[in-house]
Amino acid sequence: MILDLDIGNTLSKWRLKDADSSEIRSRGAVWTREEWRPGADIPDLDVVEAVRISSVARAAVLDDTVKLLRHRVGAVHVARSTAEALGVLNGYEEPGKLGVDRWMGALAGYQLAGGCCAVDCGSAITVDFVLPGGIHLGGYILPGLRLMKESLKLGTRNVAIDPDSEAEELLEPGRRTVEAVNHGIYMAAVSAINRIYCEVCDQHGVALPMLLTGGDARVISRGVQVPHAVWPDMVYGGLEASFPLTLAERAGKMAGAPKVVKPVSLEKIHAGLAFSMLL
Ligand SMILES: Nc1ncnc2c1ncn2[C@@H]1O[C@H](COP(=O)(O)OP(=O)(O)O)[C@@H](O)[C@H]1O
Ligand SMILES: CC(C)(COP(=O)(O)O)[C@@H](O)C(=O)NCCC(=O)O
Ligand SMILES: [K+]
Repeated sequence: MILDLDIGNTLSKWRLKDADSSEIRSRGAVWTREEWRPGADIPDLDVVEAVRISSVARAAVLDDTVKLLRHRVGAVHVARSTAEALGVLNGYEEPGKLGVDRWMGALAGYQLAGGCCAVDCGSAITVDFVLPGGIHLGGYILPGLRLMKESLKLGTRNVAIDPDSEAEELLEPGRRTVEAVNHGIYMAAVSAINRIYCEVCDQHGVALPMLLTGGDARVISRGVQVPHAVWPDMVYGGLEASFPLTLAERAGKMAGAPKVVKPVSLEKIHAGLAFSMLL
């Protein structure tokens, strides 16, 4: 079995993949914390022959995780953001500073779709662009839905905001605080994604396919007008592409990859932007 780990700021996701059949056998998530508890947090390591890790948690969390795993598992592969990989040129001035989950998403997106816009809706929402030639332009980072909600709660005295109530695609003005907040942050997230996509595609003269991942991908997907596909396993896809272990992976296959959605025409993107500027 292969154990894939995607350690984010909020949740540490794991999945077990059969090295022979390439099937996903089980998956789970635990709150990201200081250390893993084998048994409770992660599956039985006796069946694991290799681990692949993408982590944006504090360095100490990764170090401890790797230490624990190296005792028990033969091969431990830790992903890093590099200046170049799999035909993609990292756009950051300091390539190592790009969040490795973003780098994994960019690599997976490029392998699947060629040039792409990769959106990761987790603790933060990140929007990254890779041009068809493999040039990663860099991206945008904004607070995720939960973070936006929680920051408002801190700043609003005596107002109960439920950070867990689900944002929906309800765009009318809220008539209760919770509703106004939920609709406000939802609008902030989806309009930023739509606008960023249109601006960058227009600027670079290319309509790119969009891919969405992360814990809030499904809810945000409902409000994103740009044609896109949801790919919950996009970060894992980057791990598969970076450290191919199975036959299917060596052939370039990534588990759970969606059908790439054809982008709208550049003319439409341009017209939409021109219209919004007129208002
Ligand atoms: N069952 C859940 N538990 C926690 N967060 C969830 C859950 N379902 C959706 N979410 C949302 O997903 C976000 C975490 O998504 P994820 O992509 O795992 O983030 P990260 O990679 O930053 O840890 C949370 O901020 C929350 O808004
Ligand atoms: C931007 C992020 C916090 C997103 O993390 P996530 O929401 O997936 O937990 C992470 O990719 C990160 O720590 N990046 C380093 C800074 C950067 O990418 O510029
Ligand atoms: K994210």
